[in-house]
Amino acid sequence: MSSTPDTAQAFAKHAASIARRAGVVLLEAREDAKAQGVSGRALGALGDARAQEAIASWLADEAPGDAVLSEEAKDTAARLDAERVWIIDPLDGTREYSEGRDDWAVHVAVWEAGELIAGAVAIPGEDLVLDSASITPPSAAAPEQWRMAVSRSRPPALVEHLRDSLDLAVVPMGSAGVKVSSVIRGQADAYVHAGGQYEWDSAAPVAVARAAGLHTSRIDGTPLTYNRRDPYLPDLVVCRPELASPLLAAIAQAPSFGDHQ
Ligand SMILES: Nc1ncnc2c1ncn2[C@@H]1O[C@H](COP(=O)(O)O)[C@@H](OP(=O)(O)O)[C@H]1O
Ligand SMILES: [Mg+2]
Repeated sequence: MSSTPDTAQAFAKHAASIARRAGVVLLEAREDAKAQGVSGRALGALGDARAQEAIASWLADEAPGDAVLSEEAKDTAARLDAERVWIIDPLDGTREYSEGRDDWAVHVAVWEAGELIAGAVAIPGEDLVLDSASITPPSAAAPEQWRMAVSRSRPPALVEHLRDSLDLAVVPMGSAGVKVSSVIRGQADAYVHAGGQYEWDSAAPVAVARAAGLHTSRIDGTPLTYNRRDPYLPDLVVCRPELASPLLAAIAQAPSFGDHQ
């Protein structure tokens, strides 16, 4: 890694600032939309567009020369040769945002020379921003019955198998960033996803989770890597480190495990 701890810290703070500002834009957009009677998919599209526009203009001013990979912008090959890439999900949990819920997030990650070096996740509905420079591990020990955060709208086929084989409590919620944050915050002990996702869904949350000392990997235990030509990154596990071995072993026994590749 070419970046020093000091520069990684500075990028984490910059990522947090952008995520926080985008959260304000999104909360305002939702208020404007409410006043104008805009709801449902149109509200989600408005949020995606407003947050993307704001983040793109801030990055153009504040990080000129860096490449960007964003869910809401056209991808170009320029990022593949770039030294540094900002990996952005302007609104993760668009569905939940449009439903007036709080489980949605803004993801801002910084990738440099092969590695995620910094990341920030804003959860504006809770007035919360987590970043890789100031995060600490979950404080309390895991309860006897582990809690697994899963997608509330698209839970993977693995979930039933894991619930039964490990006697887990399943906690459905929206947004990959919110689910990873729930593990960091000690509200859940693991987050498992399979069946589809992209680099922007996990890059920033994974950067923060790693800084908090959590286990992060693909569901087959291999490393999550970023800024690949194809940003499709369909599955992941984020969990307390002591859960990683039993959880990965149980995932490998799931009838649907072979489907993930
Ligand atoms: N099977 C799938 N294929 C593609 N993307 C998926 C997916 N399941 C979840 N995602 C994406 O992962 C994010 C979190 O989803 P969920 O809340 O269901 O866990 C969402 O991002 P966006 O809201 O940015 O589109 C969602 O689109
Ligand atoms: Mg997303």
